[in-house]
Amino acid sequence: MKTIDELLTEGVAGRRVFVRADLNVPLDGTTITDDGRIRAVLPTVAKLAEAGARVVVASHLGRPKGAPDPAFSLAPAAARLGELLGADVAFATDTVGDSARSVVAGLTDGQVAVLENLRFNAGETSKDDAERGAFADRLAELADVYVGDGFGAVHRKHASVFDLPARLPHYAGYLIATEVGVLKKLTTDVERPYAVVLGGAKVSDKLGVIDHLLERADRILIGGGMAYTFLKAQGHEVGSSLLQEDQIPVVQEYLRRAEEKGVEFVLPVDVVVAPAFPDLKTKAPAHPSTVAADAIPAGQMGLDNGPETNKLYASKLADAATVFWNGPMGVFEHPDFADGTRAVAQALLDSSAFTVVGGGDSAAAVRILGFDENAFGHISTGGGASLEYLEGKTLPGLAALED
Ligand SMILES: Nc1ncnc2c1ncn2[C@@H]1O[C@H](COP(=O)(O)OP(=O)(O)O)[C@@H](O)[C@H]1O
Ligand SMILES: O=C(OP(=O)(O)O)[C@H](O)COP(=O)(O)O
Repeated sequence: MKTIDELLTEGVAGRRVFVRADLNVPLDGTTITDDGRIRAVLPTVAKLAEAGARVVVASHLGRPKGAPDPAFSLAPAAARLGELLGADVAFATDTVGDSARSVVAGLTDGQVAVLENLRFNAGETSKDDAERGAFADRLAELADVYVGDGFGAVHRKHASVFDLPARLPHYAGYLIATEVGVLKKLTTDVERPYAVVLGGAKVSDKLGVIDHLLERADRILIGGGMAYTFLKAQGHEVGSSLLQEDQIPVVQEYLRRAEEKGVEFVLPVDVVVAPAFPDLKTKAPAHPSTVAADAIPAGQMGLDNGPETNKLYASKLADAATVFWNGPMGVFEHPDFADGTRAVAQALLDSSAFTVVGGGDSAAAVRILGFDENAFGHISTGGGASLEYLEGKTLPGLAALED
């Protein structure tokens, strides 16, 4: 894999450099609630700009449906990038249309532009190679060189991640190099006990990693939206909690194999429930109550780990030597459901383990809840990406950067 340093040695002055970043930041309306992913790509963007490149930054944000949707505009991220760089950043109101072409054509050496959300175009995420390729062809017209630095999206076989680098000379940015460097350590000699904490909401995306973890980890702690499919698999009712019904047999098989292999599965013993998903905008009181994990009433939704679970998880992390954590333990964005996530973060800080926290929301949660990000071993910008890396899968966005 060629790195950005090689590109800088070759010289970038006057060249249009496409930087595929992951600027998928959490938003409250148009306010960015955590800018970690923007700060993470700054070294790459700043270095290219300093060297006189015409930098074209592109990213997805959220999961719009292949058409423009103002709720998912990258305009706030572009503005924040400008503030952090201390420079004017141009913004194209489309991705490959008239605005993008004229903004890129108007760039001077050392200037930075951000394109509108890549996922406003159906070609970006299409499963059809030709449709993705056609979109990549249009992106390729905007640049001379490609730098991959959107680590959080390297597990996606998307046009800007996988097809575009095949069309341009391609290099890995600083963020990807750092992320891969740290995660590689977890795939070789991990210090034991090795505990993995899994939560969050992208349950179907992330369950598969357990198959691999059963061969690697000593303890697997399950929380957040992931816990309810496990509780249901054990025969408990979960009310209206997040549930991946079709995965129940798979989860039952995981639990069986864990027992056979002596891998400890730790599930919530109590959970915080409420009648409905909370309003994250108004943060209005959500009427939470704590119930035993095997007695979730009908019509109630599990939204956080309970206090007994928090104590149990802290005890299971206290003597770990290595911990990987992906996925918040609850809907931490609402104060009624943040304690489980806070408790796991605190437990990691209290242990002497080497700790890796991965995922857009997990990393944001740690910072939003007031923890010092530098106190953790590594905060990865990618949740799904880091899990798939740990699984040993070929990640399309890394494979595409190979020579
Ligand atoms: N019990 C739950 N029910 C629904 N959503 C949950 C639950 N617990 C956590 N979440 C949500 O999970 C989201 C993060 O999930 P995910 O995207 O998988 O994590 P990451 O971005 O760290 O990889 C958060 O927005 C949080 O509100
Ligand atoms: O937020 C992301 O992943 P993560 O939640 O697994 O950290 C990435 O930006 C990828 O987004 P996607 O899962 O919509 O492809």
